[in-house]
Amino acid sequence: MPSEKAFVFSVLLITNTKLMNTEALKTSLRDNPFTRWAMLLTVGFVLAANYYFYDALSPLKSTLTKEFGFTSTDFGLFVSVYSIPNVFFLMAVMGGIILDKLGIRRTGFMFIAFMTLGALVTAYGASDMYRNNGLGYAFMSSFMPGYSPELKMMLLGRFLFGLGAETSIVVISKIIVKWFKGKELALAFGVKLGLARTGSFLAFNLSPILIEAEAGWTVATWFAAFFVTSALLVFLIYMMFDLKLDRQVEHGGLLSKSEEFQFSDLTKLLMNRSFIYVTLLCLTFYSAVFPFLSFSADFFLNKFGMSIKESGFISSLLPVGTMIFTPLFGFFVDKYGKAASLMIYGSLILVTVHLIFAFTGLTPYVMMVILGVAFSLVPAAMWPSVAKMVDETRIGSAYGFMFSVQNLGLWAFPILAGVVLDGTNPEGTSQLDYTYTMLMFACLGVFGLLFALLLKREDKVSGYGLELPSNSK
Ligand SMILES: NCCCC[C@H](N)C(=O)NCC(=O)O
Repeated sequence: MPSEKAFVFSVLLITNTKLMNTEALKTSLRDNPFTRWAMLLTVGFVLAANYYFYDALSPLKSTLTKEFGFTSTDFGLFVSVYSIPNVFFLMAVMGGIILDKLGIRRTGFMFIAFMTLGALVTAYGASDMYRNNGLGYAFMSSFMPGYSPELKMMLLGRFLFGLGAETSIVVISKIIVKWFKGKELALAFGVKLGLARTGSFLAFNLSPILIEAEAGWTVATWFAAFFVTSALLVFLIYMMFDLKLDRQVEHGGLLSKSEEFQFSDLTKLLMNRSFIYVTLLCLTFYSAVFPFLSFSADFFLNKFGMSIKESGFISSLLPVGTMIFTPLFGFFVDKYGKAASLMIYGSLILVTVHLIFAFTGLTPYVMMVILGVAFSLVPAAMWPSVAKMVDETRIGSAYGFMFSVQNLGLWAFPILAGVVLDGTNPEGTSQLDYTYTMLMFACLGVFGLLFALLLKREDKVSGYGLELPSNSK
C-alpha cells in the first residue's frame, strides 16, 4: 500500500513539474512585473541623463553672456543645433529604420555613444583647457570670426549630442513597447517621461549651484557630460536583459526579410490621417514647450527680477509637475481611454498659460505647475496612441518620423525666440522684454489645439479607438 501511494505521488509530481516547465516556456522575462519595471528604471536613467544635458545650460544663459559674450540669438542657435542632424539629415527617421532593422541593442549603444561624445565635446568647448589654446582652438578661431571659438566647439558638441540623443529616445520608446505592449503601456510611457523629466528638474536646480563651485563654473558642464557618460554604462546592463528576453521569444525583435522597412511603409504612414494629425500636434505642441523651457529661466530672471537660482527653480517646476502627472494620466489612459480628449485639454491649457505669461504679472510658480499639467496630458496620451495606429514592427520608424518633424520646430523656434528677443530689445537693454516671444509660443499652442481637435474627429472614422482604454485595442 505505501509503495502504491509513493507511485501515485511520483506520478503527480512528474506531471506537475512537466506542467510547470510548459508554463515556464510560455512566460518570458517581460511577464515578470518586477523585471519589466526594473528595465523601465534602467532605461529611465539613460533618458534622465539625456534630458539633464539638454537643459543643463538653460539656467546659465546669463553666465554664457558674461563668460563668452553670447547674445540671445547665439544662445538660441546653441539650443537649436541639437535638432539639425534630425531635421536636415533625417537622423531620427534613419535611426528609427536602423532600429527596426538592426535591433535595440546595437542601435541603442551606437546612438547613446554619439550622445556621450557630443556631451564631452560640448563640455570641452566651454572648458579652460580648450580656451587656453587646447586641441582645436586654433582651428575654430580660423574661420567665421563673427562666432567665438567657444561657441563653435560647443555647437559641434551639441550637434553630435542631438544626433545621438533623439534616436536614443526612439530606441527607448521601442523598448517600452517591447516590454509593456498588452500590459500597462500608457502608464509605462508616463513613468518613462516622468523619469526623463527628473533629468530636466535636476538640471535647472543643480547647474545654478554647480557654477559656484571652487573649481569654476564649468564644473556644471563637466558634471552634465559625465552624467551622460554614466548612462552609456547603464545601457550595457539593459543590453544583457534585452539579450536574455530575445532568447526567450521567437524572433528576438528583429525583422524578417519580408518585414524589413520599405519606402511604401513611409507612404502608408503619410496617407494615415490620424498619424499626420498626431505628428503635426507633436510638432506644434512641443515647439511651444521645449524652446520655451530653454528660455524660461532667463524669462523669469528678466520679467520678475529673480536670481539665477530662483529662476532655475521655477523652470524646474514644469518638469516636476510632469514627473507626477504624466504617470497618473498614463494610468488614466490605460484604464479609461479618452486619449484624444486629453490632448485637446492639454493644448488648451498650454495656450492659456502662454497668454498669461505674455500679458500679466501673475506668479510664475503656479503657472509653471499648471503648464506641467498640460505637458503631462498631451505626451501621456500621444505616445501610446501611436502604438494603436502603427504596427509594432514599424513603431521605430513611426516614432523616428515624428521626432524628425518635431525637431524642425525644436530647431527653428529657439533661433526665432532669440531673434525676436534681440529684435524687440534695443542692444544693451538690462531687462529683456519677452512679450513677443511669449506670443509666438501661444500661437504655436493654437495650432496644436487645432490638430488635436482634428485628431479626435478623425478617430470617429479611423477606428483606432484612441478614446478607448489601452487593452481594448
Ligand atoms: N530633451 C528635449 C527634447 C526631447 C524631444 C523628444 N523627441 C521628445 O519628444 N520627447 C518626449 C517628451 O515628452 O519629452
